[in-house]
Amino acid sequence: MIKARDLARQFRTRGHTVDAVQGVDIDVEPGELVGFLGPNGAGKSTTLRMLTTLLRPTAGKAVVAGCDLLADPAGVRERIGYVAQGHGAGVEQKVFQEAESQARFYGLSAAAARRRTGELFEQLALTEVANRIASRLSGGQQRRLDIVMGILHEPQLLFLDEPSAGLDPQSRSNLWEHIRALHRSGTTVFLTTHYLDEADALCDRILVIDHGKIVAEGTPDALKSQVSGDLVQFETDVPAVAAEVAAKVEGARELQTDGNTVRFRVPRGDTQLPGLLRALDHADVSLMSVQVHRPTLDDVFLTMTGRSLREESHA
Ligand SMILES: Nc1ncnc2c1ncn2[C@@H]1O[C@H](COP(=O)(O)OP(=O)(O)OP(=O)(O)O)[C@@H](O)[C@H]1O
Repeated sequence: MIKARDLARQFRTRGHTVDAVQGVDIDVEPGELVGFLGPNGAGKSTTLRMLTTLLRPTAGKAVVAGCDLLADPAGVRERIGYVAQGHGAGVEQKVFQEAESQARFYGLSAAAARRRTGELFEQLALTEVANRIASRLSGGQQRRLDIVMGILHEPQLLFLDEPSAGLDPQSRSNLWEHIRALHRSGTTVFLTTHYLDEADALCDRILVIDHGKIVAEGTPDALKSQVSGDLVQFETDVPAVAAEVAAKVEGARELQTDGNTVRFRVPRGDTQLPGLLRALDHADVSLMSVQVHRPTLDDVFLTMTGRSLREESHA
């Protein structure tokens, strides 16, 4: 659905050059939900604007929804939906009418525009607010309206730029449900985000971009397992004996004892825990508590770039 090679964009401002995107390769298969994750200024929007024909690449090429980005931008535009950051509409029009006119703009007949708008308002839970003007909608409702606007013409591929920026937690998880439903119905989705939990919760696959380059790629689980293994932590009255047992676990490393707490990393905590518990039992070690922590995508970002994404995204 997307095949981009060496896509790059420079900006020239006041005598100097900014390499916003420095030659990225992107492959997205039909039906995937792919997240494009990176801190502010990493190059996410610039890449998205190139893939949606809004910005001409300085170098590289891409085929998007079956059409060549440079040779057939109109073909790309017909086949994709694009929801930009924030809500663009400043019109004092009822939202249903606004969406209906947008559908007419995409070339639907009056009857088809009304039917399609009605269906999507139902699907994205906007029917109750159909007669309001956009500025009277809540943040979550506005984002859902933005999505309606982006999919009225039933695109095969939907681009979402920071879909949940600025929403409260409840509206975010509600929006995620709608994005999942679109994905289940067969739409390929490519979204940018600087929220790790969003990428983790929604995406089949994640591309991590930093300083205009892709620094990591994979399923959320694969990325996490590349990092440093799972952290196992338990509390016991006999930490010294327990630490000796832990040291014998296959692949155990970074073993630490802190008071009654023993901590170490193993490649796969979930499958290695039963054997560890049997070995502790055999050594007469009883435990007060056991915890296994999988690494987070923040750990991935930290390992890849040496910086925390979470800190940067709130800077
Ligand atoms: N029109 C422009 N002129 C000059 N520099 C630009 C322009 N647009 C973007 N840039 C620069 O290119 C780099 C990448 O910006 P981009 O907006 O793609 O990042 P982003 O990852 O989408 O960030 P955000 O999460 O803040 O939206 C930044 O350094 C930005 O300042």
